[in-house]
Amino acid sequence: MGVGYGPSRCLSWDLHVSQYIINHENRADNRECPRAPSVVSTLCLQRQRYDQTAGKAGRESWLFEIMDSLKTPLWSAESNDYAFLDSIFDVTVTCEYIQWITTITDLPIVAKGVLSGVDAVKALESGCKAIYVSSHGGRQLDAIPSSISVLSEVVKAVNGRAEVYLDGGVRTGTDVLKALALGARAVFVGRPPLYGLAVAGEEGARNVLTILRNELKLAMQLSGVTDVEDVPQSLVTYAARL
Ligand SMILES: Cc1cc2nc3c(=O)[nH]c(=O)nc-3n(C[C@H](O)[C@H](O)[C@H](O)COP(=O)(O)O)c2cc1C
Repeated sequence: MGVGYGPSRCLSWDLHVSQYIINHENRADNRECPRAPSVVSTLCLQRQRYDQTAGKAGRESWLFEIMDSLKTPLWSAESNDYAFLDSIFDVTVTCEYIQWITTITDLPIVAKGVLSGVDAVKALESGCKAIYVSSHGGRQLDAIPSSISVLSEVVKAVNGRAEVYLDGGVRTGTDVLKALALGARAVFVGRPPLYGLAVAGEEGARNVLTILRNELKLAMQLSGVTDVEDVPQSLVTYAARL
């Protein structure tokens, strides 16, 4: 789960749910993230039940069951593996899953983990309402591009049809400003507030966010930017590649 910065109004429970549901990058061998595979498995297990349940009430109860499943991962802490999960479902979430999910909920679906313009377009065509550029903090697969390096490509491919968000390696207010300049509607952070939490609990997490907000404000003042909704792309320049 990330914490959002920027003018987007989509930083809500909806996004939180969507983020965990549409998580095509999560793999069963990521031992640090047991919750997301449990959601995927719940999708499969609940799908059949949903099919037998008609109407909006059925859809809503299905989603709440998914939320509940976040608290009880189908992952064995004792054996530290996903053998059980592997045996009962396919963890690959495809564009077809996105299309299917759009038929059972009115909630906006956000595709998280998008790292190319091509995938962004596929996600939009599958019914996603926003694109979340992320490498999941670079914690899953090495040899992938950083999220900031592909942001422009994704924004260009999306071409104004949806909001684009970004996370991954955002550590300073200038990082936030750069992402907004390159077209992100909102910027998220993952580990920084967790580190603050580890050091000083809720106060520590709040402090990290306050530091980021103050740094963003200062960076805007020193750059002559008065509105987070109007950050010029020209703020970002690229060093010549040798
Ligand atoms: C402990 C931990 C668990 C995470 N679990 C998930 C997850 O289940 N699903 C997901 O999409 N991203 C997950 N992430 C990635 C974050 O949502 C986010 O994309 C990433 O942390 C942002 O990068 P940053 O930590 O550099 O700010 C996790 C990150 C951490 C640190």
